[in-house]
Amino acid sequence: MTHRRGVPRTPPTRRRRIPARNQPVGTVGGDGPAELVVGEVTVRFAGLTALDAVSFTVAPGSVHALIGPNGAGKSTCFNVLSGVYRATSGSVRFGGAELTSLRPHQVAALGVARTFQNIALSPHLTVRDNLMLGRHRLTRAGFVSAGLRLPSARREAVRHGARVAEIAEFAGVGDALSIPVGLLPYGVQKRVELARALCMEPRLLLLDEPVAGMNGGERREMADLIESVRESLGISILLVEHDMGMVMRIADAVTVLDFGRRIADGPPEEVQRDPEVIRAYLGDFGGPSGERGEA
Ligand SMILES: Nc1ncnc2c1ncn2[C@@H]1O[C@H](COP(=O)(O)OP(=O)(O)OP(=O)(O)O)[C@@H](O)[C@H]1O
Repeated sequence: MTHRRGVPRTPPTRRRRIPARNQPVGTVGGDGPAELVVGEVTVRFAGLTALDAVSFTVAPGSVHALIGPNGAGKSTCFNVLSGVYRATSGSVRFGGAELTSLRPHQVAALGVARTFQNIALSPHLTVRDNLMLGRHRLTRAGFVSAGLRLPSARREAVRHGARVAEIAEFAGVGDALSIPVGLLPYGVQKRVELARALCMEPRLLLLDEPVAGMNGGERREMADLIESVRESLGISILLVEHDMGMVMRIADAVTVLDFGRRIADGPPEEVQRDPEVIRAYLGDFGGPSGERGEA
């Protein structure tokens, strides 16, 4: 198998396939992946400019990495995109909608799903129940009909359960559906978290440090899974990641922030040679060359 940029690649151990969407079970936010356009976004916190007129575009169906040294503004940017922070100025457009004035649940309703640096699953619930929570937004039956166990609510629950099993299989956690999440190894929990985001049937995934804290094998598995999400489902992915090996391997485009400013934007092979990027990283870990990462 040859990578699209010509780098030889090890074939994945298991080919992942999943139907892109299951229309009768419910979808969010319209059809297919859409462009995310971040325009001149500025965020100020009491005298500190965390983001300074930052612009970049995530192309539909691409993997786009947002990188930068500590304190560069990456999390602030994610928080603006997901509606947690309100931008001081600027715009964020996704598939024709302006996101900057929306609350997190409204952004999610447009098809933007997010994972967190620290796992945000319920450890005592099984994988299945955690994934079913991801489908909550798509559930049409109200509390009353579900509580009364009306046939329509039962049929809907069965359809959601089938889709959850399909997505769990795709994410490589199909064997763990009945296991409480807290009992699973860390790397598997991170894949469950990604599976839960997929259960929202998103058009855009925001992944916050998806391989942080993982060992080499777990990192490679997660990188394969992210590539499968793009290739099989065509979902756009924006990820913040410190593992430069992984970024250079899977990203189609990279935006680099430093002290809240965008200092580079483009294909990974160009960005990693950019003198300003190398300068920004020198104090951190000697440049985004990829040697440090393990993916
Ligand atoms: N809620 C807040 N209130 C005040 N300052 C904040 C807040 N959130 C972030 N900052 C500041 O904004 C700047 C950017 O922080 P941010 O967390 O976005 O950087 P980052 O690139 O995600 O860093 P890291 O890689 O360490 O997670 C930092 O100086 C940080 O201290």
